[in-house]
Amino acid sequence: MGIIVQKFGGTSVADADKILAAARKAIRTQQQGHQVVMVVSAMGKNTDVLVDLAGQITSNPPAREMDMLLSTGEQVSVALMAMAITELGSKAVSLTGGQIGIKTDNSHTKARIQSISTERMRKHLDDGHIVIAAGFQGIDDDFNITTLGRGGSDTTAVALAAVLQADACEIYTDVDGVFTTDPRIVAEARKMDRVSHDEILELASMGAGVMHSRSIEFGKKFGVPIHVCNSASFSDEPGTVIGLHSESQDRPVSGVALTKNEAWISLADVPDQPGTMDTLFSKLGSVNVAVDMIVQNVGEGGKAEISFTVLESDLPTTLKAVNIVAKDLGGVEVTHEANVSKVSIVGLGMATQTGVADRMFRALADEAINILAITTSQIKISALVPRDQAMKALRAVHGEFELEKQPGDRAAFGNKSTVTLQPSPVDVVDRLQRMEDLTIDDIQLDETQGRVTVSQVPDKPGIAAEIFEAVAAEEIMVDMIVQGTGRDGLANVSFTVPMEAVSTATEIVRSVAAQMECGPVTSDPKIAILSVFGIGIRTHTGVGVRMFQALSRADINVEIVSSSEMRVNVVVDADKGPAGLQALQAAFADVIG
Ligand SMILES: Nc1ncnc2c1ncn2[C@@H]1O[C@H](COP(=O)(O)OP(=O)(O)O)[C@@H](O)[C@H]1O
Ligand SMILES: N[C@@H](CC(=O)OP(=O)(O)O)C(=O)O
Repeated sequence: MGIIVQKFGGTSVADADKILAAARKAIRTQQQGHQVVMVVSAMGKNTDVLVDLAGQITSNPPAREMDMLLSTGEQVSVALMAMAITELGSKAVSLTGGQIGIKTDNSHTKARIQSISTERMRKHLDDGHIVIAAGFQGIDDDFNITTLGRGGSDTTAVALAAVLQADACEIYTDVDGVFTTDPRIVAEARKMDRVSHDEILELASMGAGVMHSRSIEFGKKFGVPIHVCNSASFSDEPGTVIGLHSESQDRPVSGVALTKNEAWISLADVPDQPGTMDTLFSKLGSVNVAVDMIVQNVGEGGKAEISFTVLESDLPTTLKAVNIVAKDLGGVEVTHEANVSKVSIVGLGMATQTGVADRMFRALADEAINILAITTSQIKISALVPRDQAMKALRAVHGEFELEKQPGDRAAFGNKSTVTLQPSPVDVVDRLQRMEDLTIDDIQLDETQGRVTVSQVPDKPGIAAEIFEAVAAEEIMVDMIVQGTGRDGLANVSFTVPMEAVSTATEIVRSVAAQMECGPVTSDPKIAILSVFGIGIRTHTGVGVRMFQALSRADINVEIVSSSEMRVNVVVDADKGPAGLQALQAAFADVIG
């Protein structure tokens, strides 16, 4: 008999009627011949209410007590759900994270799962019970209650599905599935039939999105088939299947995401030498700040400019840490901008198609939206924009890629065998030992690219569009793009292209730069790109630090950096590539999967 895990989010258990409706769904699934594990979140906005209560007592609640408090929300829901199922005539048992044996580390409020025992759940399931698990919580080695971070019930659900080797993990929420963008913000957003793990990971970055990032990391690592569905719908059709494949092979862009509350920090006149990035990001890691877009551009006159974004709520802690580093380095000027948002386009298809970035930049330029920074990964392009223009930017980009329309080559729907990874049971048991540990899939050295940099780009809409339209017109494939705006309001835009295209790209861009009153265009006919990629790159904040540390110890200077959910790319001198690769392989030897 197969196991189905069904997760009901806060909005799907917000009142007694909804709890009863969820209970009926689980009973129906059981009656269809499955064993059912439900994972339930706190009712409605109860977790917010608890956070608010703590705030009325203290502005600095101890993290351990915060977990003790927040875990109560889920305890209410699981008990009520068990009562609902019993009332409807079936057998149910509710269990807290600790009772199940969800072991985590001791980092309160953002704990990571280390192991889950299945014994107790299996016994109850075999006795004919529906098991109702409290989402978002676990227990550390000293029996302290821990929580997994806001939105963490998705992670509980996918993790339980992984250890139980469930047939499916169904995520019931208040929308019909995963949409091309948040349907509450953009009315034209369209529900996707399927979406790949990598795409949704990029779409869900920094907490923006329908799923908790770490749940997708689990789904990918352990091959759990995930279906996102609407809890209010009576049909059994899965809303969106999250698996290996994208909805369409042809489309360059599958979805668009907005991270609304970001802040931008810029360090100017930073000594352009090995070790600087390491110092800065180690410091930020030590105060637990997750860094989002990192932009370091090629330095001039021995000085570089490093910029990055963090969630706005982390700005005070970040500035404090950055000012200490700036003082230690000497002569570094720190500026920041609080009211910014990040708009990202995501799609597996863009890795192999030219002319994607320029369409995004043109759509923004046509709405007179200024781009403050750009970073890219293989399947994502992010642009930082003023927050008051963020909604307009999101709609413009969604429209530009016609995401409201069904793709012509829509993939066959819901065929499970095409979405599951099917790892061997031995492999799963092996990997479950430390469930949420960082796994590096690979470290690569790309020696096929060269770099072009346009300096002193005026801070006004449309220039990035002009530059990349000109490059796309020659059908040159652009890989990394990095743009950051400095304290003088002028930006540097760097991008990489195949070596054989560097001179053509440089020439084209020189003429655009002259027309647009930019500064000099420089290029490097050969560079080395080092990439570390794998599962949990962003959520394990130490990856960047480890990388910068290893390169700095090998005396290798980092010229350009760009990072995403699954990858950190750095550009180094062409002749430093092999040494850099060796240094990184040694630094990550313990986590290469
Ligand atoms: N691309 C997207 N597709 C679907 N929903 C999205 C997307 N991006 C953001 N969302 C938002 O995610 C919400 C569901 O997540 P959440 O509020 O955490 O639900 P739950 O309480 O069920 O866990 C939706 O109501 C929607 O506004
Ligand atoms: N109740 C927790 C955990 C959770 O995942 O909730 P939801 O499934 O409603 O996003 C929170 O609000 O963060």
